[in-house]
Amino acid sequence: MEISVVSLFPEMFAAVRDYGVTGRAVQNGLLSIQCCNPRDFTTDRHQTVDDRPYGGGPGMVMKTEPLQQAIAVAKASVAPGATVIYLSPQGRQLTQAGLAELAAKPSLVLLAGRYEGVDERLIDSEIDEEWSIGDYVLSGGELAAMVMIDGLSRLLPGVLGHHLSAEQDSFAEGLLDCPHYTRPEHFRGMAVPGVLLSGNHEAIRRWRLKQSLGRTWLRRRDLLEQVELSDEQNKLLAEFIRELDD
Ligand SMILES: NC[C@H]1CCC[C@@H](CNc2ccc(C(N)=O)cn2)C1
Repeated sequence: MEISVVSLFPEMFAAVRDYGVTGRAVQNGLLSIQCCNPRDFTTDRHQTVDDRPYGGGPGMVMKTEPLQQAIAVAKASVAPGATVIYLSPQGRQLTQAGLAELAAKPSLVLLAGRYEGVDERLIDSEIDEEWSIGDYVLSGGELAAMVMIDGLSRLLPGVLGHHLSAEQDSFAEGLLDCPHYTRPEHFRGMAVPGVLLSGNHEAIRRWRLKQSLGRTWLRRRDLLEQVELSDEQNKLLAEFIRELDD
């Protein structure tokens, strides 16, 4: 997947380009992240990247000329037909399903806004999709863009080894993740659930699924209402709920 980001702070993207799962995806050529800085397209001595809002009021708006040139270069630096995305609280709420849609695209241009935002006419003429990572306002779109990059990278073929995909499975099934344990076997007076030491992989699979179902039922009933449960899942959830009263 090719991603080109338009941002006034391109150095921030080292956080996804140079570390962890996403950093390895870049090294393995499964993901490319390029940055385009509107400041590089200014022509005045002060390299002005913001401009005053028509209608007055507090704050500034991103200056249109440098921004539109940066978007043009960003589009030209990835495979043609890139989807141009703007991150803002006004966008479509990002979910795991939304990430799956985005991961299927050949290339993306992500516009990370600053100040009070971008001229609406630039949004109307350049932006294909507006996305939000949640109902809150950040100082810029960069962190939202990195959340999107991280989440969709995990869905690219070859990025996650089999050992990490387990977590993927639970949320991909619309459930919360099960509890995890590692050494020592006894920690602060608490033991590891016996089934996990049994070596019985089928019993372990069922226990983990039961825990995911139970947790989702307890903490995110709204998610559970969106999931079509199998007979096995319904049985395990009923068992979990019965055992709550024990
Ligand atoms: N009107 C404020 C707005 C103007 C345009 C630039 C954004 C940058 N900040 C963001 C971006 C995205 C999100 C999110 N939830 O995805 C939150 N915050 C702020």
